[in-house]
Amino acid sequence: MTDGHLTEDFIALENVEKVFEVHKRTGFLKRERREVRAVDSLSFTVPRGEMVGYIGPNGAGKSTTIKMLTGILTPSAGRLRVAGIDPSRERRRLAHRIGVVFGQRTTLWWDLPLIDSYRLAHRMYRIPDARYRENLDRLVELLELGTLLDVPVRQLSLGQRMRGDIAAALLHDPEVLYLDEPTIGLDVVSKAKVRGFLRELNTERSTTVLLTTHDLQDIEQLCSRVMVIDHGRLMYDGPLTGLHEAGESERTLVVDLERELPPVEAPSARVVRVEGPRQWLAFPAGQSAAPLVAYLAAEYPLVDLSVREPDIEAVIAKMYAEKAVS
Ligand SMILES: Nc1ncnc2c1ncn2[C@@H]1O[C@H](COP(=O)(O)OP(=O)(O)OP(=O)(O)O)[C@@H](O)[C@H]1O
Repeated sequence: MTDGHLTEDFIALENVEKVFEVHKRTGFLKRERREVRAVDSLSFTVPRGEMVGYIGPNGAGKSTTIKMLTGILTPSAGRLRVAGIDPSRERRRLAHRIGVVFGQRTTLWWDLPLIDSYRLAHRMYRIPDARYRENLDRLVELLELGTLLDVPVRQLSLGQRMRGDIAAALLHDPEVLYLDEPTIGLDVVSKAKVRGFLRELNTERSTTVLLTTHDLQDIEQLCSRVMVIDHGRLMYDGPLTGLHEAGESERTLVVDLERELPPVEAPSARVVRVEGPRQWLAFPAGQSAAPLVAYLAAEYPLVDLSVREPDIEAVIAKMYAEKAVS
């Protein structure tokens, strides 16, 4: 059975909608029925092997999309295919080809040693023994899990648990991985480990990755393409640089000076806040911080500095403001 052009791409959505019916109490015995359109005429395709960022403000419809892609939810309208499969009709068949990681929830068995969750996955997915051992060895090495396998999951740090969850999602060699906030709450070192691993997974095994995150650096470091969804609709689909341009987003350079000074002056940056010897300078997100840092270091008594990325909400808010003006 073919689905025309829908089978050409690994993930394909065509005018997908999801409407939830919610009941609100409006009086003692009165309830009002209301419809929430969580996903609205959503169409996009993702070719095999691409790593795509899927971002949007809270309540935009990201989780609903992922739930439809895994078959947990059935679309109210439209057509949706993953690897040529209709997820809600053939959820179990699809489960063998996809992996899912939810940053805020674990699929691991809380009270059992980490390895026990992997043994369960081995049986659940009916992974052939040799392949299971090979994949386990590789994932344990790449995700540095060797010393953690016998530790009960509840004793793992957040970063360790996340690496454990990612390994669990990949033991059966899925062709596509859905990641929902995989770096949330992680420290800088753990974030770097997770990102490094994902990059490798995508380049070496051509795993297709759909990444939901509030951390723009996840996108910047991993995805060549980003899709922005809001109110269930696709607002932007393209490279991250284009998103910055569309929203004219800015990064912030925080500088600590030796002493209190009037607002510093630097090309293509403006001071947006001063607090004692600390000053905040906004500069275009698409521009490298290096020349600005070099200029300030030459002209001012610098003690310390750091760069802050714009958050996704701010970028999207600016994008709307631009659209409203144009
Ligand atoms: N089971 C449900 N019943 C009713 N409404 C729902 C249900 N699931 C989601 N919604 C609503 O659908 C909309 C989209 O929710 P969704 O969880 O997909 O957003 P999200 O982009 O994942 O948000 P977040 O970043 O906060 O996780 C929201 O208005 C939400 O309240």
